[in-house]
Amino acid sequence: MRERDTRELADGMRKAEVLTEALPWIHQMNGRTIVVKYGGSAMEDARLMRQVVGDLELLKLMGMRVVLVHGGGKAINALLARLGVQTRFVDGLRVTDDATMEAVQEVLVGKVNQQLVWALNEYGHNAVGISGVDGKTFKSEPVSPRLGRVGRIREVSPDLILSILDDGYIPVVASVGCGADGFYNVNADVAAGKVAEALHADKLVYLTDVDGLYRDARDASSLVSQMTLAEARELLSSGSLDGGMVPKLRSVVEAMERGAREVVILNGKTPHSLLVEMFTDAGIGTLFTQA
Ligand SMILES: Nc1ncnc2c1ncn2[C@@H]1O[C@H](COP(=O)(O)OP(=O)(O)O)[C@@H](O)[C@H]1O
Ligand SMILES: CC(=O)N[C@@H](CCC(=O)OP(=O)(O)O)C(=O)O
Repeated sequence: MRERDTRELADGMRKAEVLTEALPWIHQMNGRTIVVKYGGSAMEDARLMRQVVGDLELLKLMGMRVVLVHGGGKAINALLARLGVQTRFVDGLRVTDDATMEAVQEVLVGKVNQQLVWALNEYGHNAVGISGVDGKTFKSEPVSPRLGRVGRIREVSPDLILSILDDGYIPVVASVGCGADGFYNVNADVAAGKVAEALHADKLVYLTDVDGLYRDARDASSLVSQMTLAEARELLSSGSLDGGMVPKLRSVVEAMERGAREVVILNGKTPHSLLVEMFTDAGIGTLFTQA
């Protein structure tokens, strides 16, 4: 016997309304490719991480081809501190000697990647974890001798990611690359931009721990809701940015220069920011546009 009560019925009606309202957006999403870069800064809280993963799962179930590229800078810092290894950054990039490279691999490939895959699988969807080493996805080379094993991606081979997508899985990609002489530490923002370019993604989203790009990093009221490529270039060359926003904005600019249509920086700590971005015209965070 199916027991009915008015509260449950009202709840059902509300869900039906929400789903019906979302229909136009769901239509647009079907078959589109979204690359989401999930930064270590927004991954600290396990409950929030599950929410982000749940949002990705929903987008997937709505027909999107979802690719997750992740960082884990904070977790790398924590391991290096435990090991007593000093670490320093130049323009937001971690100077990487051999010992640091080992720690980067241990954290990104061995830990964070598997945590994300596990969390996605808990939601019922099958995710496949890879790094840029698998299938030679990120063919890399050194950025500069003074940065050690920091790599730039010479070429993305998208075949492995594409075949994972075609098989109905969510690829979860750790930002480690490989070259003729071994492994490279690739900044995850840079990796996400390159993956989006190689896949001709419809949308590239950076989930971080701030609401978007601030004109003044110390002033939360200076959040920029929309910025053109020309303005982003100008801000980048002004030298007024610091920390992790430098590689982030640099990869936004590069992705836009190579034809990316929609690039957004969102707060991964704001509950369901990804869904709010996808299901509203005004969006949330900072949207970068060609003009
Ligand atoms: N103009 C700016 N707007 C927003 N964030 C900025 C800006 N300049 C520097 N930042 C810093 O960039 C950080 C985000 O980059 P990062 O720590 O590398 O995050 P993620 O792990 O998500 O890549 C913010 O927490 C903030 O401290
Ligand atoms: C070269 C370089 O800086 N690599 C990064 C890779 C991880 C990363 O990018 O993590 P987030 O996205 O959390 O910052 C690092 O070593 O921290």
